[in-house]
Amino acid sequence: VSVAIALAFVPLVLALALRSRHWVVLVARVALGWLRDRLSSVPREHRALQYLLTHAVPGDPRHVLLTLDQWSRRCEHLSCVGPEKGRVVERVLSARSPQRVLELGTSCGYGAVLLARALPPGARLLTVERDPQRAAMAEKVIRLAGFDERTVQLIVGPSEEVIPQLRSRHRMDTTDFILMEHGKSCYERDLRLLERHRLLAPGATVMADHVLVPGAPRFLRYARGSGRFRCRLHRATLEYCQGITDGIAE
Ligand SMILES: C[S@@+](CC[C@H](N)C(=O)[O-])C[C@H]1O[C@@H](n2cnc3c(N)ncnc32)[C@H](O)[C@@H]1O
Repeated sequence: VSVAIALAFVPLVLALALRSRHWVVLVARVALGWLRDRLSSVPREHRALQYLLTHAVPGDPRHVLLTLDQWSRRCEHLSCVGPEKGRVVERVLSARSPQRVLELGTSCGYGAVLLARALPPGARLLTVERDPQRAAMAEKVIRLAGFDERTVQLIVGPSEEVIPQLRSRHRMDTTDFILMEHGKSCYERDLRLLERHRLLAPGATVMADHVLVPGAPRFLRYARGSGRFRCRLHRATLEYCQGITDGIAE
């Protein structure tokens, strides 16, 4: 009788495994990257950079992004805006044509290159990363893609310290386009901080990635409930993971 009961569960277990296979693959890829970080003396960002230096065409931002996509699909998972959500960001940014753009969370520089590529002439991007090792890699990626300091400036420090200094230390009086891609728990705090310091230009666009996976419910509640923002959620595949739907908020 117990064998019969156990066998009755087999289809259920198989169905569950099949349904969650994309998650299993994602968790395995992230765990593998984490393990490599622990076992190797070369951090993940540098492994990605080495791949870029041997495969990407310098001065060609499109090719730099394609090479990072390739590295992430073939080698290790990269948490970034990625190609599908990236197209949404590019579309919104091109429609707004902003002059002062802010990115929170640079990591390896994927988002910075993507934003810089879509900037109108004369526009400036400030990108903020708190981890000095990642920032050093991102700096190389951004310069490899062909953007100089006047177009893309990287600031090393936590967003909660950098935001209050944007006006006085970084010559950014207000910003018209923000991409949030740092700690999901920081989104709401940093949006409030930008408002408190009057750094949002009238009609500014704020985009926040990963609002569904891993999710930023407090941020969404605040943005939707404050009455000061018009909110839209763009659903798109999580970077490099067919079968998992994420969202980017506008
Ligand atoms: C998902 S990654 C960003 C991906 C990046 N935008 C891209 O497209 O390649 C998140 C990054 O945010 C950084 N970060 C997290 N909290 C931060 C904070 N409070 N201030 C600045 N950077 C932060 C992390 O160190 C990490 O590198």
